[in-house]
Amino acid sequence: MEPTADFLNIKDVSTAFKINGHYYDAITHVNLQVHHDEILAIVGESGCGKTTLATTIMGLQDPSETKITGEIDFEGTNLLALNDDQYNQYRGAKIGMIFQDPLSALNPLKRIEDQISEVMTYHTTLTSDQKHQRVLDLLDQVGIVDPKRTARQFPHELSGGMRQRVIIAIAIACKPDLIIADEPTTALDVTIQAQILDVLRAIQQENHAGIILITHDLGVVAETADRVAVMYAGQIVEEGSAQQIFDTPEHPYTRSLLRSMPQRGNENDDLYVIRGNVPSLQKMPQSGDRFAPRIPWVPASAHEANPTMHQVAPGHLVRCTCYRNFAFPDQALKEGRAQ
Ligand SMILES: Nc1ncnc2c1ncn2[C@@H]1O[C@H](COP(=O)(O)OP(=O)(O)OP(=O)(O)O)[C@@H](O)[C@H]1O
Repeated sequence: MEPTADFLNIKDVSTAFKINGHYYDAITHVNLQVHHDEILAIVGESGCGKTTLATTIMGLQDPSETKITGEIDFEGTNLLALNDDQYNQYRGAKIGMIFQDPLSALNPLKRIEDQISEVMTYHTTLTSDQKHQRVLDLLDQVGIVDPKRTARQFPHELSGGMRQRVIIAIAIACKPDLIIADEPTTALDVTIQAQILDVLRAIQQENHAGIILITHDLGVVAETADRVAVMYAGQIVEEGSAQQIFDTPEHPYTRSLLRSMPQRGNENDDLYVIRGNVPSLQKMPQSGDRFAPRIPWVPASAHEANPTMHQVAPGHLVRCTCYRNFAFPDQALKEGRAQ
C-alpha cells in the first residue's frame, strides 16, 4: 500500500532545556511529516536531538525544566496543547513507544501477560478473556514461539531479543496509528536485530501504522526505512526518500555519515571519521550553518547566513545548497580521517 496523507505534522517545533537557569535549544524549528504506512527514520550522531524530538512528540518532557514551542498536529489535534490527562489518552493507545532498553522498560516483578494486559485495561473495554486471547495473539504476532509459556514468565527469564519483542507487543497492543521506536535494536546482536526490524516492518504493514524509527545506524535505515530525516545539532539538515538519501545524498553531513558506514566492497578500507563533535547545547551557534566548522573544504563566506531547507527534487529537501559548488573531496576525507 502506498503511503497516505500525513497524519502527524510537526510544525516549527523547538524544545529547550533549562541548564543553570537558562534555556538552550536541543531541537530548533523542526518541521516534519509522517504518513500512514511508512517507516520514517531519523538519523544522526549521538546528541543531535533525536530522542528529544521523540519525547517531545510523546509529551514526556518535564514542563518545569523545558520550554517547547510550535505545534504537533496528530490526526487533527495539537498534542502540545494537551494536559497530562488528555495526553494519557493518546500514549499507549494511539501512539506506542518502543525504547532502547527493554529491561528497564519492563517491570521485573510482573508476569509478561500482566504487563501487556495493563495497557489494554487502561485504554479498552475488553474482558479478561478477550485480553488473555489478545496477549497470546500479540506475542505470536511479534514472533514469540510459545506465547502461552512466555505470557506466564517474568522479564528476567527471557533473552534480550524476546524482551524487545514483548516491548513491541505492549506498544502495539491497542493498535496505535503511530509507533515511535527509539534505537529499538541497538542493544541486540546483529541476527536478532534483523529479526526485530522484520517484526516492525510486518506490524507497519498489518496495522497500517506510521513508524518513526530513531537510530544512529545507517545499516538499520537501509534495511527498513521508506523515508529518512537526517538531524544535526538539533536541526533537520536533509530529508528525502530512502533511495534519495542513499543514492543522491546532498548535505555534507549525510554524505559524511554514509562514508563512515561500512559498505559491501569497502570492508578493507579505512572508514571516514567525521572531524569534530556535535556542539553541546550551551555552545550551539545561534546563527550561520551549524555544520560549517566540520567541513573545512567549504569557505565560511560560501555558507548561507541562516540556511533554510531547499527542495532539490520532489520530496528531497536539504538545508543550504552551497555545498553543491564544492566537491566532497577525497582529500578532505583523508584529512578528516587523519584528525
Ligand atoms: N533533560 C535534559 N537536560 C539538559 N540537556 C539535555 C536533556 N536531554 C537531552 N539534553 C541534551 O540535548 C542534546 C540532544 O540530546 P538527545 O538525547 O535528544 O540526542 P540524541 O540524538 O537522541 O542522542 P543519543 O543517541 O545519544 O540519545 C544533547 O546535547 C543532550 O546532552
